[in-house]
Amino acid sequence: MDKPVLLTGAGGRVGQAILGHIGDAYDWRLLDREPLSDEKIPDSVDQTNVYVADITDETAIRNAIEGVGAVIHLAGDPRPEAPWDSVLRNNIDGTQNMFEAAIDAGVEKFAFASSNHAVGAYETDERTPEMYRPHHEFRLDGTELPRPSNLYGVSKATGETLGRYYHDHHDISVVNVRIGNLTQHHPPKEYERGQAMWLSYRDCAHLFACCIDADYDFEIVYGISNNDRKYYSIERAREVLGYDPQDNSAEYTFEGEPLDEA
Ligand SMILES: NC(=O)C1=CN([C@@H]2O[C@H](COP(=O)(O)OP(=O)(O)OC[C@H]3O[C@@H](n4cnc5c(N)ncnc54)[C@H](O)[C@@H]3O)[C@@H](O)[C@H]2O)C=CC1
Ligand SMILES: O=C1O[C@H](COP(=O)(O)O)[C@@H](O)[C@H](O)[C@H]1O
Repeated sequence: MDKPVLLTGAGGRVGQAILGHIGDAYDWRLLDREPLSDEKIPDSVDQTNVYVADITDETAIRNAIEGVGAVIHLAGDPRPEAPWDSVLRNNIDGTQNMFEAAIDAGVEKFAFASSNHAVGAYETDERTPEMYRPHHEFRLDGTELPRPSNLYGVSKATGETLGRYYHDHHDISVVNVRIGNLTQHHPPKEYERGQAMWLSYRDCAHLFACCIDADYDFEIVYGISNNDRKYYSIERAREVLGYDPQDNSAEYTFEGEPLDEA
């Protein structure tokens, strides 16, 4: 990508995982509604490329997105228990605003931070907890319809559908990354579901780099590490994006200790 890349929600967990690993690899513009402290900004990014703005503020977004080639859109309310008024504003209105601005600015690629909670209701009482365990065959692969866990999941499924609409009508490349459970240093502790959908920081950064560099039309992929326990397929991310994850929650104890040190 020879144009700048706009990262919304840059100060959050996913944004910092990305910048911590590939902060020097792209010409970033960083946007967050909270000011970013110096340690959250890579040395290669100067203050003129840091925007304190709300994604529902059309004017502010248009300034930030001018001349950008790709958007990684993370900003939003990440809480599974978030109330409707918050997900409606931050996740749905905010995402629609980002797409409109992206189309007007001629952005080529748009990566949207979707969630496991867009499909959480596939985890039925009949399937759980067995589906979280190694060797269990059940897989979601991105071709299934959304089955949200909660209103937050509804907002993520809606963001994916906005991407479908803007791709079909405006020809922007869109990839929806259904992120699992991002944690730093080790998988979620004593949490089978979380270990099955673990996404390490370095795999997260690599996956979003693939979203910037690969060629695609409209995609839905799962964002997890190469876990032995898994019920999300990462084959589509491998095939279309060239995703090659390095981490695996099976290399840690259930309590989160690395096996080679346990
Ligand atoms: N952390 C995880 O494991 C997962 C995260 N995701 C998604 O990834 C995205 C990022 O999540 P996290 O980094 O964990 O959340 P976070 O809360 O750590 O970061 C979100 C960032 O977005 C900013 N933000 C929120 N609303 C905004 C608005 N209206 N305008 C501008 N900035 C705004 C916040 O200030 C914050 O810095 C979210 O969309 C979340 O739904 C999806 C699945 C799993
Ligand atoms: O979408 C998200 O999912 C992860 C995992 O969900 P959980 O219900 O197993 O905790 C969550 O940690 C994250 O905050 C959320 O944005």
